[in-house]
Amino acid sequence: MARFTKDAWQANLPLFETTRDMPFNRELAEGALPTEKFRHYMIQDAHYLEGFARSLALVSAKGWSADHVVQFTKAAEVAIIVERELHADYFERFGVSPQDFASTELSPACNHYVSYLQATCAQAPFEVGLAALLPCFWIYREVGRAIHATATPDNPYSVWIETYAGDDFSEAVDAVIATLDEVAAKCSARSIENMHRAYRRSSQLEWMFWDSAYRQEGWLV
Ligand SMILES: Cc1ncc(C[n+]2csc(CCO)c2C)c(N)n1
Repeated sequence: MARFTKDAWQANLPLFETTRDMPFNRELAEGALPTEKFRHYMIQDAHYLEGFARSLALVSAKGWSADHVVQFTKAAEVAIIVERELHADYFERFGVSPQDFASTELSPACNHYVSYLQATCAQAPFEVGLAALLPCFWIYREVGRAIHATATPDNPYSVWIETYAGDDFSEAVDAVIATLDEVAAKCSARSIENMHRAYRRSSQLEWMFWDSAYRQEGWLV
């Protein structure tokens, strides 16, 4: 039954491994990531989470059942709650003022990712929107677990690391995987192809998001 997600994971395994082993994630685990890179990442992630929540809300309205509507409206709410916690706790800890956040625009990679998710969730069928959203959950959990397994004990980013290796997040990831497989079992071959394309694109954008933070990317012009 779990065909779609298994196939998608296998097809994108080398990309996942490359993402897991990026300097940003390695240095985060070692506690050696420069603070400015983490600040860049956090600000962009706060922007990202709002766009991600909007994408979940768009997908929820397309749900095939009332359970789907509940699952994705709740996930949208959780993404906003996480975004607010990020502001309250981590922004203070790492010296990001409300003005810093308000005056920092979305980076090219963040803008691309959020625009891609929102456009796909608004315009494509339910199953393709879901496939675009899955890497945000799944890759994050697996990268989080890998970082958690290798993290140094007195790591300055430990609270952050705990969130993504935590059980609550993992349950949400499993629930999205289960829904996607339930839906995929009823999809046409053409839809499955579009779902794979969406899953791949979001996986590439996950890589780009971390790469962008590591380079502290801004707009060239
Ligand atoms: C670029 C980027 N990709 C994925 C996530 C993972 N994620 C998305 S929403 C959420 C909170 C629970 O819904 C989490 C952990 C992220 N934070 N940033």
